[in-house]
Amino acid sequence: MTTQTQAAPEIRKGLAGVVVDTTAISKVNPETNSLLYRGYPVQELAAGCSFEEVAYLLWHGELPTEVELAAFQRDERAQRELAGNVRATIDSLPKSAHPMDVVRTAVSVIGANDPATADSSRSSNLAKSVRLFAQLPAVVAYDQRRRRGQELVPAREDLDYAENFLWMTFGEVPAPVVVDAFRVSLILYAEHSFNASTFTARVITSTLADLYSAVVGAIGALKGPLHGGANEAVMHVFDEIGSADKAEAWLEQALAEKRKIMGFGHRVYKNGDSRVPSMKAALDTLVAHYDRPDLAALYDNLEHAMVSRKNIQPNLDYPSGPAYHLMGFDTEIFTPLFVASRVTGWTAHIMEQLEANALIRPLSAYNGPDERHLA
Ligand SMILES: CC(=O)SCCNC(=O)CCNC(=O)[C@H](O)C(C)(C)COP(=O)(O)OP(=O)(O)OC[C@H]1O[C@@H](n2cnc3c(N)ncnc32)[C@H](O)[C@@H]1OP(=O)(O)O
Ligand SMILES: O=C([O-])CC(=O)C(=O)O
Repeated sequence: MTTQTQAAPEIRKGLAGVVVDTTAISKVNPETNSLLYRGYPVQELAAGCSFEEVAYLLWHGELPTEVELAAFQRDERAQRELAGNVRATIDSLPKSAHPMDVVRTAVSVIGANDPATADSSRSSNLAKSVRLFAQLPAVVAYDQRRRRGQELVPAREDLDYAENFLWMTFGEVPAPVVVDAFRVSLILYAEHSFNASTFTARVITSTLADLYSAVVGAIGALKGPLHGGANEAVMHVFDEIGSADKAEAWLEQALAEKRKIMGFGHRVYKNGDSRVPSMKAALDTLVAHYDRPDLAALYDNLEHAMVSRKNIQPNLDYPSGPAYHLMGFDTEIFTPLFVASRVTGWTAHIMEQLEANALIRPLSAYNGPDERHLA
């Protein structure tokens, strides 16, 4: 009798380094520290495109012609207002609820309102993607306003996406330098291959559940501080530190307590996040505009201390957090801003998943008790 020994299965915790599928939407290359959306370097898109053009590129694979862009903008601008029951649902939620819970709930209601929810054809999913893209600014802006005891500001069809988002949040269109920094952040946040929230959306889609369900799940995955929640967490860190001269001592103490430093490190990039230089440049323009060298000094000191102490570089959330703070957003609204941007990438991936679907269902290695029986 021969004994068969089976090799223990290789377990890759967190799916680190595992390639699970192909995608034509974006390419993250840590060796060259580059990020391409449909082949275009993200820095070029951030320098020269509107957020609407980038959304169109992610969904369609090509930048829009003038005629295509005009049609898309008409469609998007006509859908910016919230349905009565979406607004009423937001009103019914306590202000103690995190804004990410509000966005997640609002997307559920938008989905429940849609008679075509179950239609997963590409044309229907594209229409749903544009609807979510158009309405998320209203959800996020209204949530910040109601928390401040302010009235809803109606959308303006004469403004582009970034201008209108700021208009609905603050009741005014800020200086062009602020609008531009906001536009850049939206473009940089839009897409990043198989990150945790996008993968969540693809897992949900792989069961043939509808697009709204996949987006709701993705919002849940983005909320965590190891992923999108880090932009909010960075601002809490800045508040905790207080001033630039305290950054180094604060870091020593935090590392001694084995804390993860929010806004630093990345699963894929180990030598720096490709998007940080563009976002840092946008932050610098805001620092100059609002005359806040104190904030810039705190930023620089913490980064310098973290790099010299651990050689761990900042990720996109590090410059985005203080940038959103300077723009006037409340700290807990930062991750919903990420949702409004990333919904473009999520929905592009949902459509791509459906084009060549396979149920996503990995295996596990059981390490519980051996078989046993009652009594
Ligand atoms: C837009 C985005 O979602 S970008 C990511 C946003 N998230 C954050 O900023 C949260 C803080 N960062 C982190 O927690 C991590 O860097 C992650 C989750 C992003 C990536 O984690 P992983 O790829 O799993 O890296 P991993 O945890 O293996 O880190 C390797 C080592 O660096 C350390 N490390 C990594 N990031 C950090 C950090 N931010 N603070 C302190 N130590 C860190 C780990 O503790 C680990 O040390 P060890 O080998 O002594 O145990
Ligand atoms: O790619 C990741 O793991 C996280 C990230 O930077 C993103 O989603 O933008």
